Amino acid sequence: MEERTITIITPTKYGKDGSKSFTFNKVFGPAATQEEVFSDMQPLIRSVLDGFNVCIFAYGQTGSGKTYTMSGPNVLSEKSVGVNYRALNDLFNLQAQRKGTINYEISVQMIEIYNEQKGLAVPDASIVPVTSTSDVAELMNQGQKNRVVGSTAINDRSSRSHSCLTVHVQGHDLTSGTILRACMHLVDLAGSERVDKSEVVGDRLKEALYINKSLSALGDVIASLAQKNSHVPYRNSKLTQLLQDSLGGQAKTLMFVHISPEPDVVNETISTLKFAERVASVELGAAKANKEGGEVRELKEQVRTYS
Ligand SMILES: Nc1ncnc2c1ncn2[C@@H]1O[C@H](COP(=O)(O)OP(=O)(O)OP(=O)(O)O)[C@@H](O)[C@H]1O
Repeated sequence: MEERTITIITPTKYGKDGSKSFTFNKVFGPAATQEEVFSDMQPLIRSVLDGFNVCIFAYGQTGSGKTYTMSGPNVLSEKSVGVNYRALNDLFNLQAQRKGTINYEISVQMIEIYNEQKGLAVPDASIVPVTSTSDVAELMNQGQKNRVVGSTAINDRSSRSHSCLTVHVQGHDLTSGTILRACMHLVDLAGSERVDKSEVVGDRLKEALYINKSLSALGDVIASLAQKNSHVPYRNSKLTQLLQDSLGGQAKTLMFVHISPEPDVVNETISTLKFAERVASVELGAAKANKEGGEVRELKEQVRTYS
């Protein structure tokens, strides 16, 4: 049977027997391999090529394994590479398989949000066309190096910023003339730990406030989608603005929630799982593919020409 429940044993107040259980779509143990984690989400990745917008997050406190899951500890080791690399590899394989029927163009963009400022992790190249995993590895390395440069100036910056790899796909169906466009955001969020404001000052406090603000904004967007509100507050943070097209009724969303086994951080772990439970309860409605038939496209082009 698939593991879907995780139980946290606490010495104090949560539940009568000092334990609290949370249920999700799937729970991975410490021994889960990168391959197992990826194979579970593979269908979601593939649906990008069918025109669905997709958003994948890694959420959790600093040091809980977000970067390990998304990028992997070593992009040069095939066994240990993370979701980002595997996802693109999969897209390239499908692109090759469908070559005779659909012509796909794939490009990527790396964005970092630090203190509510959005920057391009790869300078001078907002959206870069890619045709192979080695192109992607090179870009990721470049992006990673730029983040490291930042971390010498501001200690431990990587865990204080949201890092987003966006994959843009455009497909041209050679038989029907249909064009589809979709994007996938792969997001390594900033550490979610609540920082006690009395303990930090200066840059650290500023960072903590910005992170709290953007993660609460993310929670608020998800809550208002869940309540099917007519107004969804996407504009309350750079993060939700960036992800707007992939968070909502027409997109597919998956969140990885990372927790640490350390007893010292059990309160943080429970708050992480509570956030995750709130997110998991959201029914975002049926996703819709972004396809345009040849006729509609021609009409739109005419409108564009005349306007
Ligand atoms: N599943 C795992 N197997 C082996 N090592 C792991 C695993 N997950 C994380 N680690 C190791 O634990 C350490 C912290 O992980 P990682 O850097 O991914 O955390 P993080 O949540 O991204 O932290 P931050 O928010 O500070 O960036 C790293 O040394 C990483 O290699």
